[in-house]
Amino acid sequence: MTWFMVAVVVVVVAAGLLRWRRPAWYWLAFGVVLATVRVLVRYSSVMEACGLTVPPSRWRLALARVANRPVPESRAPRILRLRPTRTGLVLRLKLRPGQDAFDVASATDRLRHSFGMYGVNSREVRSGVVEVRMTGYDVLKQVQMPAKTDTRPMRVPVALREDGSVHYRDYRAVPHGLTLGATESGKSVYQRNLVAGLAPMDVALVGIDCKQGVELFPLARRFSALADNPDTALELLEALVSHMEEVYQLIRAEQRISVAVPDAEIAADIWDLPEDIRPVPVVVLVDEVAELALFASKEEEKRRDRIITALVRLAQLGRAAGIYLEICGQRFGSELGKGITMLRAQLTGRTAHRVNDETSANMAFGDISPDAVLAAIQIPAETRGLAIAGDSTGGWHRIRAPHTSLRQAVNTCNKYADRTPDVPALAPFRPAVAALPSARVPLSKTAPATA
Ligand SMILES: Nc1ncnc2c1ncn2[C@@H]1O[C@H](COP(=O)(O)OP(=O)(O)OP(=O)(O)O)[C@@H](O)[C@H]1O
Repeated sequence: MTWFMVAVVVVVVAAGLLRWRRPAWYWLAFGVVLATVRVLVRYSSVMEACGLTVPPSRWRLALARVANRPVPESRAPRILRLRPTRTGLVLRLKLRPGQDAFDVASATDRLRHSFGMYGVNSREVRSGVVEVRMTGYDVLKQVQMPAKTDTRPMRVPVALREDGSVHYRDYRAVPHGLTLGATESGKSVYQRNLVAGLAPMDVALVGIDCKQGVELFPLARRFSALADNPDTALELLEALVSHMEEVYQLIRAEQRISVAVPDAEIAADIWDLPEDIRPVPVVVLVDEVAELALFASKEEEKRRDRIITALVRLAQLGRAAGIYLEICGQRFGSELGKGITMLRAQLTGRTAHRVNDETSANMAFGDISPDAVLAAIQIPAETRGLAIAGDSTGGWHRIRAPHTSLRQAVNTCNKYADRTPDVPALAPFRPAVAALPSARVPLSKTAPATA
């Protein structure tokens, strides 16, 4: 294997020497091959130096003694698979008896220095098998999403992780999400990527933008309902609750449970319903949620309580009815009043951009992972868009969404405007937009200024 790789390098170098002016992908491929060879050549010695070897077993020692051979060497984890990627390398290792995934995880920084890589991350694949991802450069400095991603219904490739893999927002696995971050930290760009990713899918988008609609209203053509103030937001949320109840009635009617129905055929959520009657899933995007929870008078307090109650009901019961919440804000804690922590507990997918204090980071990760809190505080102010994404299992990743301008997101929404479904319950909130010009809108800055 090693000699084959050396031969490949020799051929690549020779080709490079004959003609230095090569496209960028050539030098990228060259770097990856070089890194692969470096890792393979140094593998055993680095693993030993990093304390990732185990001494020879008793029977190997006995065998060597009987055969009068030298004492066998300590053994490193066996390489099951080596896969060069666009950003570096992925190794799959079979651990030796006595080793565990934590041994590898705690040695990642030593491995990074020893192999001369930019970053090394590890994760357990299954019992006894660990995947080690190595990146040759800072992939989050200038985010470039791979051309091919594993897109499935309700699963959006929204950002890149620091280990070079794609970060997906999978609504069916993690129905509701909370995105926090200080001002100018990159929340809107992240949300724009989500909308652009959802636009080509069969999904109804509902937006509540309390920044007077500046973020979501330009994307109106792909939205089935929009609200730009707390009063409309309340009506819209209550309409969504009624829609949810109707969907539950539909699921109930379709269950038709009798003793003869096998378990698998009993519908428990919209995805179990036949496609022809399945209601369209709804993603509700709320920008600057604190605006919905603040009040200055008795009247506003009543409105606030009704809004939070509707949000809590949607978060508790929405998943089976195909209603998913995506809540965005600068802070989201108990200081916003009653019901907020109850709502937060239902928002499993957590993403924190740069925050200014530990309390804000705690609002995202305090109840999930203390390490993630620390990582969120350490995000540098100059790297906008960098975020920590965690889930309820305690796992977290450093991610960054590609920089999508509002113009690009508007063009994507206009392109898929015909996919905007009509949800009867939300019809009164459908934004009124002028008809799209028949000519195709070019994906460039020269597109007309009207969204
Ligand atoms: N992923 C990214 N890559 C590069 N630049 C980014 C990224 N995300 C955000 N930025 C830059 O940071 C600036 C602020 O981003 P954004 O408007 O998303 O912040 P925000 O958190 O929504 O701020 P506010 O709460 O004040 O609206 C943007 O103008 C953009 O240039």
